[in-house]
This record gives sequence, structure tokens and C-alpha cells, in this order.
Amino acid sequence: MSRYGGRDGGAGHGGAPESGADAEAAAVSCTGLRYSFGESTAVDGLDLTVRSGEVFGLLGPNGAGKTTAIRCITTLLPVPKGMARVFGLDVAADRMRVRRLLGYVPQQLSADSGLTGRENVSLFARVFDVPRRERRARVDQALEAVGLADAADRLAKTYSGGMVRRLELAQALVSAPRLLILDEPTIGLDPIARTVVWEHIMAVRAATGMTVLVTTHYMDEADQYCDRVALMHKGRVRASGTPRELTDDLRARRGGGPAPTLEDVFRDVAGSGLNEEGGEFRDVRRTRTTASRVG
Ligand SMILES: Nc1ncnc2c1ncn2[C@@H]1O[C@H](COP(=O)(O)OP(=O)(O)OP(=O)(O)O)[C@@H](O)[C@H]1O
Repeated sequence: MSRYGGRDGGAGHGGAPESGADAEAAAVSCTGLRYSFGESTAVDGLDLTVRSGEVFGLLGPNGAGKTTAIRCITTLLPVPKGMARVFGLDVAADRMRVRRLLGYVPQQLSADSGLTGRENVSLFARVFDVPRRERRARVDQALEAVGLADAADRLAKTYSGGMVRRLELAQALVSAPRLLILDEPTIGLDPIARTVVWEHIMAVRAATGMTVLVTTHYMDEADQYCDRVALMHKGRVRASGTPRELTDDLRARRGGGPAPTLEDVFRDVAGSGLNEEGGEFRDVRRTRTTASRVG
């Protein structure tokens, strides 16, 4: 497993003291967050707290409002109603300072197929204002952190889907963010590639202590890797806690029996709003065939 510099390791975290961020504040705090596309309400009064240093999973089916909420938190969408804060900074009032604290890996492709891995990460280093004298080392470090050092000088179009996802992770890491936000980081990947992506995320997190906010459909991943999760349905958080708390709670409410899974918890809190055939949730495995999209 690759190594990644922590607070004292040269790359450190973004969000230097002059950023104005509150070191004691929650990494993310949303209160009554709402966002509508015309008549359609995507986020409907979201209350969410992500603690500093944790890996937090925002879970839910297609259309639950996860991406819209993430886009508000990352300042890519405005916050028309309610409040969203990142390390205490109001995302509506402090957009640029918030952006400096964030690394964001969107669902949409962010790697350029015609550039090498190194060029892709260097581009992000420039965009995110990594000081020129540190750039080369930081790019190398980010590529190393995601296991792409040996493939760094190959064109991204020759990468597998899992490698592209790791390249996108390196792009987000090069600015040494305090908060890494990943929207469906493993969708469309095979089980081995999913595991590799997660291993790199967890290794960087262990080395730096950064906070990770991830959206996923994969309940098994959330169960395995997330410290806490929130189950989102129809624009709101319906339950949150550690995976163990949520499953124990459901088991207690059922009066015992076999241990429920997180998916059982989700079905319980979402009630009849989910398609029982599984079409809306279990089978939402949109193939994000990253490699072919890059190619
Ligand atoms: N640009 C847009 N214009 C209109 N409606 C939108 C737009 N983006 C999202 N929506 C709608 O907002 C709702 C929430 O979508 P969102 O993408 O936030 O959900 P999600 O939980 O991230 O789902 P997915 O996993 O499919 O991305 C959905 O009903 C969706 O159709």
C-alpha cells in the first residue's frame, strides 16, 4: 500500500489556519437544506452532521437527492434555503474558502483521456493553486497514494476503469484537502477494483486524518468502511448512526431474530417508497464504465 504524507509529511492538509476554518467545527453541517429544480424538490430539509476525521456515508437510491446535496455542500449549487457549513464556514458566504478545504470527485468524468496520469494530476495542482515549488512532489505523492506511480506516464485512455477512478482520486488529493467528497466512487467497478479504490481511500485517510464524505449505493461498502452513515430518501435523512447502531436498532425493534443488514434498515426507514422489486434500489448498478468513457 502506498504512503501518503500527513499533517507533518510535507503534503499536509489544505485549510491552513489562515483559511478561517474552525478546527473544532464539524466537517460538514447542514440544517434544513433545501434545493429545488423548478417544481421538483431534490433536497427537502436536509439535516446532516459529518464529524471531523470520520468516513461518512450518505446512502440512498437514485433520485434521493445525494448528488444535489453534495453539489450544494461543494458550492457548485447555491443554497437557496437552509444552511450548509464546511468546517464552520458558511458555503453561501465563503465559497472560495470552502473550496480550498475540499477535494471533490464527482460522478462525471474529470480525467482527460488525452493526457497522461501525471499531466491530469498536474493540471489539478495548477487549478488548485498548489505552490509551484511543491507541485512536482505533491503530484508524485498523490499518484503514489493511489497506486499509479508506475502508470503515471501512460495516457489515461489506456487505464482500466478502476485506474481512472484512482486517477480522479489523485486529482482530488493533490490539493491536500481536509474534506474529501466522493460521489459514487466505485460505481461500475468490479469487486476487486472497488476494494482497491477503498483501500487507497482508507490509507490516505489513515495517513492524513482527513474527513471523507462519500455517497454510495453499495450498502456492503458503507457497512465495511464508513464510521457513520445517513440513509437518505426523498430529499431527507431518514436515519443516521454507525452501521452497527442502525442494524442493532432494527433488530431490537423486530424483537430479535437474524441480524439485519444496512439494506434491511434502509427498507425499513424508507417504507413503501422503495420499489419492492428492487428496481429502484438493489439493482441500481448504473454501469459507470469509466474506462470506455475515457477511451
Ligand atoms: N439538473 C437537474 N434538473 C432537474 N432535475 C434534476 C436535476 N438534477 C437532479 N434532478 C432531480 O433531483 C432529484 C434528486 O437527484 P440527485 O441526482 O440529487 O439524486 P441522487 O440521490 O444523487 O441520485 P443518483 O444516485 O441517481 O445521482 C431527482 O428527482 C432528479 O431527477
